[in-house]
Amino acid sequence: MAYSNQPLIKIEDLHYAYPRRGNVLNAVNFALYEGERVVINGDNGAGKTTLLHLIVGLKKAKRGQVFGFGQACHSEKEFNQLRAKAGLLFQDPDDQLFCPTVLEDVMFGPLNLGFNKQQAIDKSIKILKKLGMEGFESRITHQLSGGEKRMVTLATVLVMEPQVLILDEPTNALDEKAKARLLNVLLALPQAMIIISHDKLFSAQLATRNMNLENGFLTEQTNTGQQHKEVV
Ligand SMILES: Nc1ncnc2c1ncn2[C@@H]1O[C@H](COP(=O)(O)OP(=O)(O)OP(=O)(O)O)[C@@H](O)[C@H]1O
Repeated sequence: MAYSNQPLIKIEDLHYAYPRRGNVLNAVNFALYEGERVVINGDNGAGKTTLLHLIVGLKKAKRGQVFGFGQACHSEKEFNQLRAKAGLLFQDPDDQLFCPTVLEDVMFGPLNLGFNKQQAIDKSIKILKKLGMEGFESRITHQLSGGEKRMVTLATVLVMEPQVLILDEPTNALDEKAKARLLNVLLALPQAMIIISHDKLFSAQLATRNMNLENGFLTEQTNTGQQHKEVV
């Protein structure tokens, strides 16, 4: 299948500063295309999480522009439309999981979209099964292990059928086995992705493109040689 030349997500000349911290991002430009898995690395405090939050409109840029699926995003309504198609996995799963049980957490999004209870249950069970989390439906969310919570947060995002996945340090607190499982799950997904990761091996296996954020500038690194995935 041919890839579209239209970027799914585009950022132009993005600047951001925190009070007392000063400039975190300086004239950041970036575009994500279908089939890409772009890994962004950079030192602690470089501004990677800030960049992801700007992309989905959780923070507003002081200067510059975010485009989601061809649409310039200014208003909350426009960022809502972007977020409906671009799912963000937070760095800390506890920021994302707030219902008593796993099934309720995964159902929350579809119910919010207007699916009825049975439809939301069916969609949620299907996605949990896909992630190897069958049987976890009635487990208490806050009692899960770090790796299990990570998979549930991924389920809460994937159940919304996003076109783009935005993952903030998804391997945090995962052991090697859980990391390998997550890697296999991500490699099998058709979505374009932006991934922040400090994990060199994980990044090398996942990335179709590597970028580095340093001193507020986002620069391209040498290509990993990974092939773009076929989008079906
Ligand atoms: N609300 C805030 N107020 C002031 N400074 C902030 C705020 N949030 C973040 N910062 C600072 O902005 C900088 C960028 O933070 P950010 O979390 O985006 O970095 P990061 O690259 O994701 O770091 P890490 O790899 O450690 O997660 C850091 O110096 C941080 O201390």
